[in-house]
Amino acid sequence: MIHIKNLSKVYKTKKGTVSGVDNVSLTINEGEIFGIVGYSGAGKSSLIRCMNLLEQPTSGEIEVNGLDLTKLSGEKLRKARLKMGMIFQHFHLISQKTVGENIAFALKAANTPGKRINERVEELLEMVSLSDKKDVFPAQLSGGQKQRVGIARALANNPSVLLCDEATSALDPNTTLSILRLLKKINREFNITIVLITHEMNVVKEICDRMAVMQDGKVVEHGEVYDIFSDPQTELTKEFITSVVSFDVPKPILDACTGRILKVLFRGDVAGEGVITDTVQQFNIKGNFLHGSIEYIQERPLGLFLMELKGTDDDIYQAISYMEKRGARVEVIENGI
Ligand SMILES: Nc1ncnc2c1ncn2[C@@H]1O[C@H](COP(=O)(O)OP(=O)(O)OP(=O)(O)O)[C@@H](O)[C@H]1O
Repeated sequence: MIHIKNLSKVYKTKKGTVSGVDNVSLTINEGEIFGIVGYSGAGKSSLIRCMNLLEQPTSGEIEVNGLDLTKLSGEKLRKARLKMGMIFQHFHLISQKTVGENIAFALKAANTPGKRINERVEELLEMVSLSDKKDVFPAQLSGGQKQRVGIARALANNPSVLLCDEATSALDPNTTLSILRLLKKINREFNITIVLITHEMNVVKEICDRMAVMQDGKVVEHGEVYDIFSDPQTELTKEFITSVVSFDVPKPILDACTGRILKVLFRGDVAGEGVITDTVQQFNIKGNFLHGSIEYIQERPLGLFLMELKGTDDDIYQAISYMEKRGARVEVIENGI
């Protein structure tokens, strides 16, 4: 469990002070995958780097497994940090060392007995499916393979927390997916809490249980990923979601619609299309599907439809009420009533 309480990070620069993190309080539960999203400059890196004291917070507390890291120093802080692995966008591997030596480096830093080091390196390489790459140098690896080495190194000392700083941002979509699947497997198999920062909502949708959205150093929204996708509260979050779940209907088609255009959203197991068909049958209206998709977020379906309804204001109002009673969330996005 990670408790962040009133955390702030202010940078001092020649031109004055810059706020990186502004009074953030968050709880990250044990064993969950927690995503932090935000645009460039929102404060994501500052926050994640404060979590293991790579950056010294200006004020506030970071409690990890019951210990306030900001109050630790010396050997106690070093030990606590060994229990927090970290991976980076640009991998940060030592280019003059082989893959095996890169991983062994982390084990030596934790005073692992020499005999155990070899054994553990083999175990870790197997875990990340790189057993055949032990003796090659990082330059001979693809980006995805380098990140796998980064993950093996971060897990070397059995951390309880893995911090991921834009871990997939330098990778292509397929490699990103394979790294995300590996992270999820590690999370589920070893119950390691994962905190990841990203500017890609797809990453969050793929593996996170809960998430926070940051802007100007502050957390503007946080909660279950499914809830945030199905009912975003801030304009910024809506913007992020649009990058993953969007109604891409060409404008000329929308312009040609003469009826009301509705955005209809179904959460969970509600069979959206069935409800819409029933509605069209029961009320004196005509319905025309413009777009429809079912997104799976944390294996739960989220049905999204864009449709045109034609009929009298009263009939359309009644149809909307009926759909809402059947569990839909309806928004009239043009010609609103
Ligand atoms: N070492 C530093 N010195 C001065 N200002 C900094 C430093 N690091 C970050 N900042 C400032 O803090 C704010 C938050 O930056 P941060 O890198 O944490 O954001 P971010 O969301 O991670 O962005 P990005 O995705 O571009 O890395 C920005 O205004 C940035 O300029």
